[in-house]
Amino acid sequence: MIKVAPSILSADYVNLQRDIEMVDKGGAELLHIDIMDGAFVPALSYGPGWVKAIRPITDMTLDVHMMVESPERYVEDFADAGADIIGVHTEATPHIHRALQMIKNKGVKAEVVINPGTPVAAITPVLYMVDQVLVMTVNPGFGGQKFLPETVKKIAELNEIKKQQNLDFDIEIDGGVNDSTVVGAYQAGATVAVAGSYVFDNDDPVSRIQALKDATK
Ligand SMILES: O=C(CO)[C@H](O)[C@H](O)COP(=O)(O)O
Ligand SMILES: [Fe+2]
Repeated sequence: MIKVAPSILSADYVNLQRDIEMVDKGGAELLHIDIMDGAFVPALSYGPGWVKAIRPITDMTLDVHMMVESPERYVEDFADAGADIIGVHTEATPHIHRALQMIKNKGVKAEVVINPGTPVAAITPVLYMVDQVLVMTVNPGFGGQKFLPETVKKIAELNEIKKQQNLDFDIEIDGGVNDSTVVGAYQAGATVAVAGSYVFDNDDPVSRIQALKDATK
């Protein structure tokens, strides 16, 4: 059964605490927080202050996805704010190893992220040091996009490397995830599913969390 990480990008910001408590009680293991800098991706979202505000209201794992140029400028701020996992894109820095080291040095779980156009080979040198790999299943920047099926073979490739090298990391998918797209990704080795619009653009977000779990029993 896959672990579910609702993305607050699609939550109701005016009633954010209500939405967070609802998905927490509804069985989600992680809460996905998308940080967008207006440079690596066009949109702007929020910063460490949001993570700090959310930290006391939930015990869910706070899964921070940094869509930020040169993320090493800010990883310590997100760690101090209470993030449990910090994800950095390999496309966003020439210093991915340093950025991951900085996260680990703060005692936070480190995640490397790859865009749909980036091969798994680009991150094999750092796989030994990560707790989670995020395979983007859409191009980053917006919620509500369509799942790109060609990304599934990268999940399988990553899962093969994980087994062969006896590594221990979660494989997360993000973008266009619903109860049908999650199935192939789960069979290929994904262990964590981010879902924004599928969960929150619905009258009953809890039933959507359950549907992702039922689809991957
Ligand atoms: O990183 C992201 C977009 O870049 C997101 O996590 C986004 O919220 C996913 O949304 P959806 O489930 O609606 O596709
Ligand atoms: Fe995300």
